[in-house]
Amino acid sequence: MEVKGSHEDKSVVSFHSKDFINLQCSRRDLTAAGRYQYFMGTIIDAAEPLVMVKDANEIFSDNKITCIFVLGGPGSGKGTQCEKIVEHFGFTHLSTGDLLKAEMESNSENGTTIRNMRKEGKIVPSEVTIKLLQRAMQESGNNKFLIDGFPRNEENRAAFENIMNIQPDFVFFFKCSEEERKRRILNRNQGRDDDNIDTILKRFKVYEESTLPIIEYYRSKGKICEIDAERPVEEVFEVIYRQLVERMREGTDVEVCRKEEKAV
Ligand SMILES: Nc1ncnc2c1ncn2[C@@H]1O[C@H](COP(=O)(O)OP(=O)(O)O)[C@@H](O)[C@H]1O
Ligand SMILES: Nc1ccn([C@@H]2O[C@H](COP(=O)(O)OP(=O)(O)O)[C@@H](O)[C@H]2O)c(=O)n1
Repeated sequence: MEVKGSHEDKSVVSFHSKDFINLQCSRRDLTAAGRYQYFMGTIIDAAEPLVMVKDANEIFSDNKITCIFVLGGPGSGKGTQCEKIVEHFGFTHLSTGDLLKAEMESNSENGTTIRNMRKEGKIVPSEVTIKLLQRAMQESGNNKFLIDGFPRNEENRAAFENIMNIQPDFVFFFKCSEEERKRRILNRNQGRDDDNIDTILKRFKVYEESTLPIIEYYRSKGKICEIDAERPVEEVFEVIYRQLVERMREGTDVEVCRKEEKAV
């Protein structure tokens, strides 16, 4: 299938399906028709099912570190969506909560500090968290990172920027009501030591007092990509997917494959 419009603002996309489809079109002409959407810096047929990128290298530059922070209240679905992003884009997902938990369980010298902080829902000092992040980033051999649950306060943010000298490309902010988040955490059933009502309420308070200002900081820098995380998992992911590809790739060729072929 080939669609052609005027060559103003031309984009090309190849769909990796049974047969390849090339679209060469004008963004204005096609989106005006209502059926087409601007997607991945290209025009796509909105009637087509959501397509999936095979590998992050097809979209994200290989030459620099790509760093996306994923923020949102406890229970907003950060871990759930990060897993899906990894599955489709090949990022390395680093959950700072998980890294700290593993460090606590390894009986390292910081174990007791982490255990006490987690119990109170408090934020572990940056030097501990950043060391874990640094190690995990080096060991990954990747240069595309989704950093989940970090930075959680001003100290985290400033320390990361100073020590790592990396700025996030942008920040996903998962917006979700406290009521829904509480319901999700109480149903999470992962045997987490901090998913009890006392600690949950403490975490919510720390989130409001310490993490929301960081979100506002990134908003003032134009780096926030706000996601309605109240919706069902697949709907949230669809929005994230579109945001990711749109933000990171503008007007270049991309090879993508259909969702159903991803399972092959
Ligand atoms: N969009 C959603 N709708 C309903 N439940 C969700 C949604 N996203 C995640 N969950 C569930 O809510 C719980 C918390 O999600 P999780 O990804 O662990 O959140 P976070 O990492 O932000 O604390 C998990 O049990 C997960 O399966
Ligand atoms: N950057 C971080 C992330 C987590 N943590 C600690 O780890 C706990 C669990 O964090 P998490 O990200 O796994 O879970 P949620 O609170 O997002 O559900 C937090 O309550 C903090 O005590 C931290 O101190 N610093």
